[in-house]
Amino acid sequence: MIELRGLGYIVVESTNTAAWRQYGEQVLGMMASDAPDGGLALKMDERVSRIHIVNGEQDRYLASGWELAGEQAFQAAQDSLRKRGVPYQLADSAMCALRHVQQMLTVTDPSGNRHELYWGVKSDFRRFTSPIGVAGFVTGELGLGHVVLPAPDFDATYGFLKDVLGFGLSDMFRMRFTPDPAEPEKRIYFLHCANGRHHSLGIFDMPSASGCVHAMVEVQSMDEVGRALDRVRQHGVKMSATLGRHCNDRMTSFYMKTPGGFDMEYGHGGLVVDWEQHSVYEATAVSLWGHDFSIGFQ
Ligand SMILES: Cc1ccc(O)c(O)c1CC[C@@H]1C(=O)CC[C@]2(C)C(=O)CC[C@@H]12
Ligand SMILES: [Fe+2]
Repeated sequence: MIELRGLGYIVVESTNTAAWRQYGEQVLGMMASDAPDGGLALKMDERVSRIHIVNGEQDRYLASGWELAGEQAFQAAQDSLRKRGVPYQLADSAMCALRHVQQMLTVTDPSGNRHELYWGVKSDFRRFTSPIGVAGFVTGELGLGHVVLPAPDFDATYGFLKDVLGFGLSDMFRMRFTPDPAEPEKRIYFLHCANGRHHSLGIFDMPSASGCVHAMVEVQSMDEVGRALDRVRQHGVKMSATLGRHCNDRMTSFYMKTPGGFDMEYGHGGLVVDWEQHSVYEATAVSLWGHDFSIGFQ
């Protein structure tokens, strides 16, 4: 059995790291620094990098980095994958150095999303000092936030994430994009790791050219969300949804475009769930208020 502790990092491929540096610092409020491979590190907390930007031919999401407790858990994860006949690739020391971890392995889910499992992250414990004065992000044992990934092969992907990687189902959502009852419903399942964040991963049964629907980061106050909205306007960043509050994780957030071709959700006030007390439910609404996604199509 695999127990993932949380979303430790994400990896993004970029044709233009300068655009990511500008966006990361001036819009997100993170600390940017050069990575040894010529890429870019975006720092959100005491760790060296939570968002690894690597140089490449495309602008897209590359991988999600899932944290394991330690070396034993990493060994157990390998045993579990081997027993189930799930192919995985052990990262070499150069790759581990780039990810700032002791050991890492890669698996691909049935929809083609790449997941990296690792242990022993390196941290410089350098204080987070945002270049534009963002007080801080909510990370720690809750992980860096969440990602929603495309899962056109939905059932097989959910099965893989639940049975092989050990994610737990938090809740479910189904939607139609048009009022036409003949249109098949689209599902989003929200999945959690062994931490209190309501979801570290969501899967949406649609393909996505960028490899990711959105990533979410959480700031420590509502004013920081408001200030981010000010910066979005100031820098002319395109928004994908207005400010709103989600029913399921109670996050107050907005959505905007990134240079990676996927969206970023920027929020505050997410629930911390006690999974012993939680019962899975199906939500029939996205938000308590706000979150008008139609602005993303205008
Ligand atoms: C429904 C929901 C709950 C909690 C979240 O953190 C969250 O991101 C969502 C919305 C997910 C979803 C999306 O990301 C892509 C655009 C979607 C499909 C919509 O058009 C409505 C719900 C949106
Ligand atoms: Fe989200």
